Amino acid sequence: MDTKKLPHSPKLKSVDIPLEASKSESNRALIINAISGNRSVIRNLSNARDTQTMLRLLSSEETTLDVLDAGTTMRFLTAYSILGEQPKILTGTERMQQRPIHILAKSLKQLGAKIKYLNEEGFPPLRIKPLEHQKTNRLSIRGDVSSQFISALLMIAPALPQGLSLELKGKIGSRPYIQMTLDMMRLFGVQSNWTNNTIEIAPQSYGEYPYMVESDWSGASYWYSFVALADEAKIKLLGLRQKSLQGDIAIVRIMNQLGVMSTFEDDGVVLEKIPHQEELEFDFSDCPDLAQTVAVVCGIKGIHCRMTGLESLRIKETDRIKALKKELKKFKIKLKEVEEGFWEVKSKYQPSEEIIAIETYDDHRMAMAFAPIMTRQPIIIHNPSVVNKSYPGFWEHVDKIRLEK
Ligand SMILES: O=C(O)C1=C[C@@H](OP(=O)(O)O)[C@@H](O)[C@H](O)C1
Ligand SMILES: C=C(OP(=O)(O)O)C(=O)O
Repeated sequence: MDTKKLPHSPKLKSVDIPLEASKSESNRALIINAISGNRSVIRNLSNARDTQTMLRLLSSEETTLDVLDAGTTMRFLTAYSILGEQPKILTGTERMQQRPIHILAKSLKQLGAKIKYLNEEGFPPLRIKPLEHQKTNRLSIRGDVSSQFISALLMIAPALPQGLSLELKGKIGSRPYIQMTLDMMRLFGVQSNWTNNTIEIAPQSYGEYPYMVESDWSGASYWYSFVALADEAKIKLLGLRQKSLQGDIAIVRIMNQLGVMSTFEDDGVVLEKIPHQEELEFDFSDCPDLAQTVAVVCGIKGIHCRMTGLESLRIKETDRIKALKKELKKFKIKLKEVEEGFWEVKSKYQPSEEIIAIETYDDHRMAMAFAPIMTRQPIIIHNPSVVNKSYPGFWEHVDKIRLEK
């Protein structure tokens, strides 16, 4: 089996990390640009497999498009396909075929699109026919399953003959990703109005604007973990800005409590060690992709951690709650639901020289969230190439900071 051995490395080299660009920004920029007829130049596009897949499929003449395991690519292309001229079949990995799409497909059908499930009702693969006649411009959609459904509808809205008025019902998860969508639409010349629970977008055109993708704050979070857990570390992350469109910039605030200070400079942010707090309570509804990073750091440092807003973790690349529980247990760390929706990380972790092997469950974030434990003891990561989904250069960067004991 393919594995990555990470020897115990308590002290890290002081280096600059040229982070990967954000796949969330990249995939939005690609869809928006495709709708505009590719008029804009997008700089610093991500090398993430999810983005490279989006790029390839947007210019594909094939009927069947395989998104592999990319959630945004699946959801954004599903909505985009109703604007096309040819019917498309969208499919993906076995796991993608278990990730829901019903709420988005139902909304597109209400608009007048013809969509057929080819396998299981509510899940990919699906066949989508171009929209012939828009039946309504008022939709109401649940906000608690995936914000990607909402972002997908918003990005196609200005190209719909009657525009769109989208009411968000109930709790809204991953809200900053919806805001990122609207902010990027504005940067490409499209106006929207979000009042209370309704987002209104009139028919209009995306213009020609240059766009520079920022480095990925979700990918940055693993370097915060390295600094939080190492005995000695000072790392500079390149290409991050203090004013970001990405909600995962929340890692700055979280890690300030877990022992990492951030100093912003013109070309990035410098991470340095500071004392940490003994407890953390955090709601991950706005930034679900940071949950694994934080659970591992708290467990290894013995910080008592109370987590909420983890509901969406079960329908991501894997059931992340189940995967976290299993792998944390190997380090004598417990992740437990103490009341409905309230999770606690409790730890009896003691560093040792025992080599522990970590399963990654086809989830890039399992590999990257657990890698920083190498600062406390030797570990082995199974299927390390899983990181290619969002951060293909991750292991090269890990090798760059490693200083043998
Ligand atoms: O819109 C996006 O770019 C994303 C939204 C989030 O998904 P959900 O809205 O499904 O929580 C996040 O977990 C994912 O990594 C990227
Ligand atoms: C959940 C993620 O991605 P997606 O939903 O786009 O597959 C992720 O990158 O953590």
